[in-house]
Amino acid sequence: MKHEQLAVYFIMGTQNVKNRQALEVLEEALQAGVTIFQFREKGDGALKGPDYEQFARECQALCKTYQVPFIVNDDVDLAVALQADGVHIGQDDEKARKVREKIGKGILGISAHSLEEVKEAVRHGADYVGIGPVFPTKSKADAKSPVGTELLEQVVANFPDLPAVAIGGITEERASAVLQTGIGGVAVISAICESPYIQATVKQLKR
Ligand SMILES: Cc1ncc(COP(=O)(O)OP(=O)(O)O)c(N)n1
Ligand SMILES: Cc1nc(C(=O)O)sc1CCOP(=O)(O)O
Ligand SMILES: [Mg+2]
Repeated sequence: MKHEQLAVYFIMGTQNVKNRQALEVLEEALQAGVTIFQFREKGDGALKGPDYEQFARECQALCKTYQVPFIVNDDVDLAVALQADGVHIGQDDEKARKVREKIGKGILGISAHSLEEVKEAVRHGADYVGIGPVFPTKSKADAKSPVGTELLEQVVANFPDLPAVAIGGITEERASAVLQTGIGGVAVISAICESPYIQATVKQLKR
């Protein structure tokens, strides 16, 4: 995959959206120019069963309209059933080798919290890595301790050709410091889901 595809990585589930329709938020983000989307319906208040799959299909259809890759978080079987563009897995999810067997040439994203985990992700054929949390986050109950921007600099220095995105607590204000490390892009939930001006927020996250 190309580094530019990770410029603004939007992650969302209905549990992240208050007082609005989640699909409306996604469409506004797509119009504003997010470059990749991850379906992450997870945690308190998340949809289950047929509603879960239906919502995934609706998100996928919107992404298709805007020609933005549709990535599924954790649920490899759903990704295969929907022929999603890819899957994102973490260190505690299904093993990368098995996931690769199931998704073939699809995009495989792997979370990493250290240089060692990045190295392992590369060994397992990751198309990109998600590095974080860079800052404290309220959007993931079991997030690890913040790694800071130093790890981003180390990833860029040691793996210059690897597409990599920073995640965790990234706001409009913090985006430029994150991007100054040379990392490929920023992945966000709350910065977009809670923004009253999604267009302006996405513009700011791209700087
Ligand atoms: C782009 C990106 N990076 C990291 C993560 C976190 O994945 P994981 O550690 O598996 O945690 P959950 O998101 O599954 O709770 C991500 N989802 N996306
Ligand atoms: C889904 C996720 N993964 C993380 C990691 O560190 O791996 S942090 C995180 C939540 C990101 O949400 P927000 O932009 O609202 O902080
Ligand atoms: Mg996961």
